[in-house]
Amino acid sequence: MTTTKGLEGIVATTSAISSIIDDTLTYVGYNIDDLANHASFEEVIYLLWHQKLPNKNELNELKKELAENAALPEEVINHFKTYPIDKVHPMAALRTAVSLLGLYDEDADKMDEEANYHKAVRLQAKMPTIVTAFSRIRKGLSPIAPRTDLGFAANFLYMLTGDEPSDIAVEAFNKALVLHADHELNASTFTARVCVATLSDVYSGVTAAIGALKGPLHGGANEAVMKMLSEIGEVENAETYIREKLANKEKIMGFGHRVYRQGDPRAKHLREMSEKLTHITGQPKWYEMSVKVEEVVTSEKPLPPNVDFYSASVYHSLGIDHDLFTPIFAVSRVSGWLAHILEQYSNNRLIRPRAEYTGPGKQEYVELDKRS
Ligand SMILES: CC(=O)SCCNC(=O)CCNC(=O)[C@H](O)C(C)(C)COP(=O)(O)OP(=O)(O)OC[C@H]1O[C@@H](n2cnc3c(N)ncnc32)[C@H](O)[C@@H]1OP(=O)(O)O
Ligand SMILES: O=C([O-])CC(=O)C(=O)O
Repeated sequence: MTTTKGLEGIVATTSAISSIIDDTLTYVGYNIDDLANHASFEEVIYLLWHQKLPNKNELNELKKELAENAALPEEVINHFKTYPIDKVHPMAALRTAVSLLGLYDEDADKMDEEANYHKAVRLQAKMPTIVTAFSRIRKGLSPIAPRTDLGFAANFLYMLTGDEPSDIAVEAFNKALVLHADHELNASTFTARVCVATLSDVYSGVTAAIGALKGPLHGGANEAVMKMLSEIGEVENAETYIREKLANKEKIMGFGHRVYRQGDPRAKHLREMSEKLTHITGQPKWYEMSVKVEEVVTSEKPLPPNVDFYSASVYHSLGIDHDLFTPIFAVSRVSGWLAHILEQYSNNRLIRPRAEYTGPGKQEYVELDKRS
């Protein structure tokens, strides 16, 4: 048996959803640059779920379904109120809420294609409502009901604050959602596929995926980037801070990638947005500090920034609490998880690799009272 630590380079499935070839990312063949510059997040959801871009009617139908399904059962809202709220990370609350939602979906265990598609719509629609409701409840505020006249990106920002967001805020947030929607067989998507390949249900698959996204080597890196930038504090501190970390062999969050070698094609869009937004808010230091960190890291190691690096200063500039950054990643990535879950069901086989055993050889069992 040969083992490949971390399954690096192992091709574990076929998929028609997204591809990374020669550092180029496509969703169903559409280059991520074109989608980031032109598409709404709702178009991308449709693309990932149907493997084609929607026409106007199809898009309107999806938007209507998402709007109609956005409200949460009262039980989920009430559940939040029972948490030790100041100690609960919003990613843990999201993971629990998605699992809880499964209890209130009569079709949770129905496995036909139509039922699974409708569950996908319901979950996608409710993710922003969960994240924004939790964020408000922990501040002692009432959740804000979604508006049917706002798009997905605008609605998220509206439900968070109660104010209608500016055009630039909606543009930035929509772009971030488009860029985070899917990414081939990343750790959380693989987790979702492994889970549902046992023919477990959609809610279990998404709950498992949220757990995998939460870690700082994956989606959790965006919050960790903001923590690092806050610790650095001022642009002039960046160089010493980063050199010290590298000298101590510590990882710099938001850099490096398992698949990309020359760089993550999503990062440049977020870098541009970060520059624009930090100037609008009058806080260019977050962008300038990020650029300085990138300069120092890349002068030392061949480690370009990944999607998590500039998204931190983008979300910070939108006034979003830092511990909501990873839940926002999940609000977008659930579209990809759901696409992969539906694809896995459509051509399923249990996913069960092997482990190379490295423990002790044959041992004789010793009775409990004879053991030293
Ligand atoms: C949406 C996403 O999930 S994007 C990734 C988000 N995660 C992060 O930004 C966390 C920081 N980055 C990392 O930890 C890694 O680059 C990962 C997890 C993304 C990829 O990891 P792997 O492919 O397993 O690479 P691995 O961790 O083995 O690193 C290879 C080498 O590069 C170094 N390295 C990799 N990333 C970094 C980093 N961010 N900072 C410093 N050194 C790094 C490692 O220390 C290791 O060095 P060594 O060979 O001298 O021991
Ligand atoms: O693909 C990966 O390993 C991580 C990543 O960038 C993502 O999930 O967006």
